[in-house]
Amino acid sequence: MEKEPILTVKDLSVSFHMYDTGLEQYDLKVISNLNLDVCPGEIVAIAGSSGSGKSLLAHAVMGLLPGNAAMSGEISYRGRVLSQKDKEKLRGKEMALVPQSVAYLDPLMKVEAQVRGSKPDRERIAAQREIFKRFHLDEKTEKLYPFQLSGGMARRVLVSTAVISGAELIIADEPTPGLDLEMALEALKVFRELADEGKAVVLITHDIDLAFHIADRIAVFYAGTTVEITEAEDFRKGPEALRHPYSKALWEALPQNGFKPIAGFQPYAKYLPEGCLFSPRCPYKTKECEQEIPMREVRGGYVRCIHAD
Ligand SMILES: Nc1ncnc2c1ncn2[C@@H]1O[C@H](COP(=O)(O)OP(=O)(O)OP(=O)(O)O)[C@@H](O)[C@H]1O
Ligand code: NI
Repeated sequence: MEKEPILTVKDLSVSFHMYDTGLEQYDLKVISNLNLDVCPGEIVAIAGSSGSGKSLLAHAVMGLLPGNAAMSGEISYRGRVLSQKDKEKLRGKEMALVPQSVAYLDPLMKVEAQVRGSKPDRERIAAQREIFKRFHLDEKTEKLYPFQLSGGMARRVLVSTAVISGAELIIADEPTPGLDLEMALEALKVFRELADEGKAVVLITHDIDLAFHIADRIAVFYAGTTVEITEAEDFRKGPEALRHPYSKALWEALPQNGFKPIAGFQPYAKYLPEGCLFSPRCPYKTKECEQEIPMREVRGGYVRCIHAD
């Protein structure tokens, strides 16, 4: 039997209403036609360079987009389309975010109150102490305020908060920067265990190497959309198993594969090319690439490229 996804994102677009110099206004489309689902028991890693829309997707799911953002498309939790109110209700309970910035910690609240939430029971306190031990945070940490934490400690506190929330869907937005290797690996181990317990984990990272060692599937983002969604296995195998020229280029750019950089830049949202967003950098570009390119199935994965086979 097919598992029902915990999270389903359908045709998501996000744009910002912007003011130019003078009175000119325009809409900046930063996420376009994005589809993604995450099932119980799996880690889906989202990989893509800076500005590709990874954090905005997380914020759209959690109902945390800023006021000048407009969203279209559907975000469903266990098959039910969520309204902004639903997201606020589920956030921190059914679905939890490990935010990208440690600035999300409330500066006026002691660590214990942030991590445990209001009115914690004994079980939750025990779970918090257990996870702190795993993250080498000693007992005194509970009584500290965020400004008394180092960057790495604050990061471990944020990961702990999501872990003990009991949420069924966890989105971790770059959870490892500032952690030493041992703690980074511990954090990833914790996410793996959550998935193995039947939760759905989205792991956002620009580190493709890290992504394919821990994840079950990988969604590659480029300029605000998915260009490939594939089993992590394909990234371990290499470029022949991958489908999109950008995924192949990411693989080639890994240090262990010779660090071959790819020429050009990801386009800025205000100046997106027609059709395929990768086409200005693509060696296979043809006239047909100027049309809108849908995701399609190729060799068991999904790719947004008409030339992939
Ligand atoms: N409040 C905002 N107003 C206007 N544009 C925004 C706003 N927030 C984000 N953007 C733009 O949306 C795009 C996607 O941003 P996002 O933060 O999702 O990228 P990201 O993939 O998470 O990058 P990083 O790896 O650097 O965290 C970027 O081009 C960014 O400049
Ligand atoms: Ni981000």
